[in-house]
Amino acid sequence: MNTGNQARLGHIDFINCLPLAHGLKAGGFGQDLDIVAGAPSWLNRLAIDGKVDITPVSSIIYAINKNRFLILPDVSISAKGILQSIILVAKRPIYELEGAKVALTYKSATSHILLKIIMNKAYNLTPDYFISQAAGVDEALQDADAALFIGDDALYAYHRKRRSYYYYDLGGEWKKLTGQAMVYALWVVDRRFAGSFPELVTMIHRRVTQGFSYGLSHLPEAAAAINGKVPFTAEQILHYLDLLNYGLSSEHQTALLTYYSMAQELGYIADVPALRFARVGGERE
Ligand SMILES: C=C(O[C@@H]1C=C(C(=O)O)C=C[C@H]1O)C(=O)O
Repeated sequence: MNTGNQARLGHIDFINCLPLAHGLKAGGFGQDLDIVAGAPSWLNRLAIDGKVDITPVSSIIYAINKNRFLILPDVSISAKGILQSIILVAKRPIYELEGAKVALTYKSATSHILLKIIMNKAYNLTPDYFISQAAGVDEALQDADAALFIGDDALYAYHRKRRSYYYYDLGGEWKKLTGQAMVYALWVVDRRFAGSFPELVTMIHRRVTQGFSYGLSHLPEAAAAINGKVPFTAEQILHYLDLLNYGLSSEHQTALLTYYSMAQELGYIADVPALRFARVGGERE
C-alpha cells in the first residue's frame, strides 16, 4: 500500500474517459496527481496488486474483491442501451453460435461476463470462450467464429462494419434482456488506503467528479484535442459520448445489482456484494 501522501490514480485511456481526461488536463483537475493510464484489464491488475490507490476498474472486479475495495460515490462508466463500444462481431448470426469459438478481448473483464450472461439467458447458448490478444476484427476472427471487443477497438469495428459479419451491441442486448442500464466500470479505492488517508480520498473524488463535469461541459474542445490522434471524426466521438453516462444513481446501482445477480446465478461470482461506498467529504457533508 501507498504510504506517501500522494495518491496514485488510475485512468482508462479509452475515448469513453475523454471527458475526464480533458478535465484532468485542460481543466487542471489532474494537477500534481500521480496518474497511471491504461486499459481496464491492466488497471484491474494494478488495483488487485495494490499498485494504484484509486482507479476505475471493471465493475465485476468489485464483486470479486468486495472485501478489498470501497466504491467512490457518484461516478461510473455506464450506458442505458446501445453504446457502440461493447461489440460482438460474428461470422454467423448469434443464434447459430452454439459451441462456436468466441474470442474475448484481454482488455475487458465486465463484458466477458456480460456476453456470457446474454448468450446464456437471451439465446440459450454455451459457446467455447477464450481470451484473445487480437485488437482487430480480421486478426481475431482468424481463429474464432466471433469476437468481443470493448472501448476504442470496438468503436473502430463499429464504424468499419463489413457486410459479411454480424454485429451485436451488448448494451442494446442487455437492455432488451433486463430493460436496464449497464454499469461497466466503477472507481474503487483500496480499503486500507481509505482508512489511512481519508482526506486524499475526498480530494481525489472531487478531482474526478469535477474533472468529469469540466470535460462534459467542454465536449467539442475535448474532441478537438484528440483530432488526428484517433481514427474517428469529432462528430463520431460526440455522438458516442452522448450514449454514455458517468453517474452512479440509485437506478445505476439497481442495474449493477441485476448484473451481479445474474453473474452469481450463472456461477461467475460467489455472491452478490453489498455496494459499500468510501466516505467523501466536501459537498456531501
Ligand atoms: C463502455 C466501456 O466500458 C468499459 C468496459 C470494461 C470491461 O468490459 O471490463 C471496463 C471499463 C470500461 O472501459 C468500454 O470500454 O467501451
